[in-house]
Amino acid sequence: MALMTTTTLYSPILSVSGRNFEINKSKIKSSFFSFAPGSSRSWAHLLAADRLRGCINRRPRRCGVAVFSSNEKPGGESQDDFPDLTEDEFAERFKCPHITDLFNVQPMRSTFCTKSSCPLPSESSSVSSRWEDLGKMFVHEDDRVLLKTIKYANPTSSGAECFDENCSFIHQWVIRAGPRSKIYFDPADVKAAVVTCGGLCPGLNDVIRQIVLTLDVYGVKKMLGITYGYRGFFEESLQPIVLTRDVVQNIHLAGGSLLGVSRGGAKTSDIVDTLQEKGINMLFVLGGNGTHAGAHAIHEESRRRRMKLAVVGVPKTIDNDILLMDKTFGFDTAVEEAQRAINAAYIEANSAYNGIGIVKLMGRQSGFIAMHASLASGQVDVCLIPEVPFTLDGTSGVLQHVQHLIEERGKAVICVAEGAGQDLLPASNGTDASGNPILGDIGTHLQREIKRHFKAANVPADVKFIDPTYMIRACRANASDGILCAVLGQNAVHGAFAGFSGITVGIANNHYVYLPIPEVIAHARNVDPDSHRPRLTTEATREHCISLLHENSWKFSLDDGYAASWLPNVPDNVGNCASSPDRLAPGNVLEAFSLLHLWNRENLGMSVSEDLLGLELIKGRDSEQIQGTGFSKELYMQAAHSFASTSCPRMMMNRELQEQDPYSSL
Ligand SMILES: Nc1ncnc2c1ncn2[C@@H]1O[C@H](COP(=O)(O)OP(=O)(O)O)[C@@H](O)[C@H]1O
Ligand SMILES: O=P(O)(O)OC[C@H]1O[C@](O)(COP(=O)(O)O)[C@@H](O)[C@@H]1O
Ligand SMILES: [Mg+2]
Repeated sequence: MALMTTTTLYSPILSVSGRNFEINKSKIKSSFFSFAPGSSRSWAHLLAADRLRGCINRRPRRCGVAVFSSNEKPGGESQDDFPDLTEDEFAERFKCPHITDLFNVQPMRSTFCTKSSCPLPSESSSVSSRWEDLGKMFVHEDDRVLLKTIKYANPTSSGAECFDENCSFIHQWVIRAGPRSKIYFDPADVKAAVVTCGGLCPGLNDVIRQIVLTLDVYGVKKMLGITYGYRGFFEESLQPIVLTRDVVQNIHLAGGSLLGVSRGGAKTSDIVDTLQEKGINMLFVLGGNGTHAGAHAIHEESRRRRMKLAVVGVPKTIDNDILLMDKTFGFDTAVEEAQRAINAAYIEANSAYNGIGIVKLMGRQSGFIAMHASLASGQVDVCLIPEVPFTLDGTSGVLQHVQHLIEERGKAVICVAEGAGQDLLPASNGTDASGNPILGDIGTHLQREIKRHFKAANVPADVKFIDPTYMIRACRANASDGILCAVLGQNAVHGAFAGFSGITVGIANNHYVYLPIPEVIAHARNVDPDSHRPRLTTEATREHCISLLHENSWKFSLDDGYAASWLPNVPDNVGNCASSPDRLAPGNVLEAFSLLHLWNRENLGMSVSEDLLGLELIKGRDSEQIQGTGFSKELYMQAAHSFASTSCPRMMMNRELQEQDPYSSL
C-alpha cells in the first residue's frame, strides 16, 4: 500500500467509449459536433447548428456540414440538401432586432457617464463639451467581434469546424457590446424590470446589482425586481421589489437571487399583459435556455402588439450549455466548488482499503462541469459525461476498469455528470415544471452497480458516494465570475439603451457581444469529446495508460479509414507510457501499440503476451489493410484493452519498483 500511495499512475480520463453517431462520408466536410443518443436533437436542430456556425465572407460562399445521430439519420438527403447559406445570410442571422425596425425613433445623446455623480448632458455648451470629452468611452455601432478565430488547416485538426475540404476561413462577425454615444430611450421615460428564472446560479445577484447600478448611471429612476421568475408577472400573491442603488449595494456578497427564482408557469401573453399594464419598457431577463426561449417569445409578442419594449437576456447557467459564448457566468464558480467534493472523494478513497469515491455533479445535457472539475482536480480517474456513451459491464465497461484501478492502485475516483449514462437507467419520462426531463440518478446507480460487481468478483471495495449538487450552485460567485457578471450586467443595459431587443449578451473570444436570442438556444451546447479539452485532460497529466474502449470506436475508425479521429486518448496514453511519445505518428494507434510493445520488450525484458500476438499481424499496416486480414475486431479489442490496461500500468509499476523498493532498506 505504501508504494501505491506514492505513485500516480493514473489520471483523469473522460469515459472514452466511442460515439453512437455515424458520419455520412459522402456528405461530410468535417466532424465538429457530437451528442448523446436519445437527446432531443433533430435533423432540423443540426441544420440550425450548421447555420449557427455561419459563413460570412467578402464574396458569397456556400456552406454545408452534416453530422447526424445514428438514431436520427435523415433519409434520402442528397448533397443538394445541405443548407445553402451565403455570407450575407449569415450576416443577416447575427443582426440583432432593433427598435427602429418597428418605430421611427430618433436617437438622443447618451446619458451614460463613467461617474454616477456627473451631470446629465444638456444642450448647454459646457456640459456638451464635457460630453464630447468622454471621447473613446463609446463603442461604435458598426464595431464587430469575430466569433471564430481559428483557421483550421485540415478537417482532421482537433475540434475542426470546416465548411469545405480546404477549411477555408469564414469570417463570422457579431455585434460588439458596449455603450453607444446615441441611445433610443430617454432615461426619464424608462421603467425597467429585472427577472431571474430557472435554477440558481452563482452570480445572479452580481448581475442584478450591475443592471441596477448601470441604469442608475444612465439616470433611470424607475426599476422593479420581478419576484420568483416569470411567475412574478402574473401570480397575484407575488409583488415586485423596488430596486435602487441602496437596495442592491451589497447583494453580491451572498449567493442565490435577491428576487427569487422559479421554473415553469411562463405564459407569454400574461407576461406581456403585465408589462403593458405596468408600462415597463426595458426588461432584463436572467436565465438559461428555457428562460431565453421565454424572453424571445415576450419580444415577439410585444412586437406583435407594437410595444416599444427592449427585452435583453443575460445567460445564466452553471451547466455552461449556451451556444456561441466562451462561458456562462457561474460556471467557473461551480467548477471551483466541485473541487471540494472531488477532494473529499479522493481523500475517502485514498484512506480506505480499496476505496472508491464517486462524485455526482450537475449537467443535465452537458458535461462541462464534470469535465472541467475533473481536469482541474488531478484526482479523478474516470469522468463520465452525457456526451460520451459508456457501458458498465463487459471488458470495455466502467466496472472492469474500476476493478483494474483497485487491483493496481488500491483506489479509484469517479466523477459523473447527472445526465451521463441515462440510457442505462429506466426512463422516468417525467418532466419538471419547465418541461426539462427528470433524470434517473446515475450516481446511486453507479454506486449500487460497483458494489454488486465487486461483491460478485469477491474483491473488497469501500464505496463512498458524494452528491454536492446544490452546494456548487448556491454559493456566491468567485472573483472571476464576479467580473464576468459585472460586465455582462452593464452591457445588458447598454444594449437596451442602444435600442436592441430580443438579444442576449455574452462573451466571445474574450470580447463582449450581442447576439440574437434564437442563435444561442437552438440546442444545448455540448462538450465535443474530440476537441482539445479531452485531449488536454490527457496531455495535462501525461500519465494515462488506459482508455475504455468501445465497439463503436472500432467501427468508426475502420469505416472512416483512419484512426486519427477515434479515441484520441489511446495513442497519447500509450505514447505517454512509452519512452518516446514524439516518435508516434499522431493518432496512429497501431504504430503506438507496436512501439510501446517494442519498448516494453527492450527496456523491461517483458515477453509478448498471448493477447498481444495478434498485434504482430497488424504491425505496420493501416486500418484498411487490417480489414482485409480478417483479424477480428473482437480480438483486436481484447488485445488492445488488455494491453492498455495491464501492460502499461504494470510497466510503470515495475519501473517504480526497481527505483524504490521499500523492503530493500529494511
Ligand atoms: N420554450 C419556452 N418558451 C417559453 N418559456 C419557456 C420555455 N422553456 C422554458 N420556459 C420558461 O422559462 C423559465 C425557466 O426555464 P428553465 O428551463 O426552468 O430554466 P433555464 O432558463 O435555466 O433553462 C420557466 O419559467 C419556464 O416556464
Ligand atoms: O433541481 P433544479 O432546480 O431543477 O435544478 C437542477 C438543474 O439545474 C441545472 O444545474 C441547471 O439548469 P438550468 O440552467 O436549467 O437552471 C441542471 O444541470 C440541473 O439538472
Ligand atoms: Mg435550462
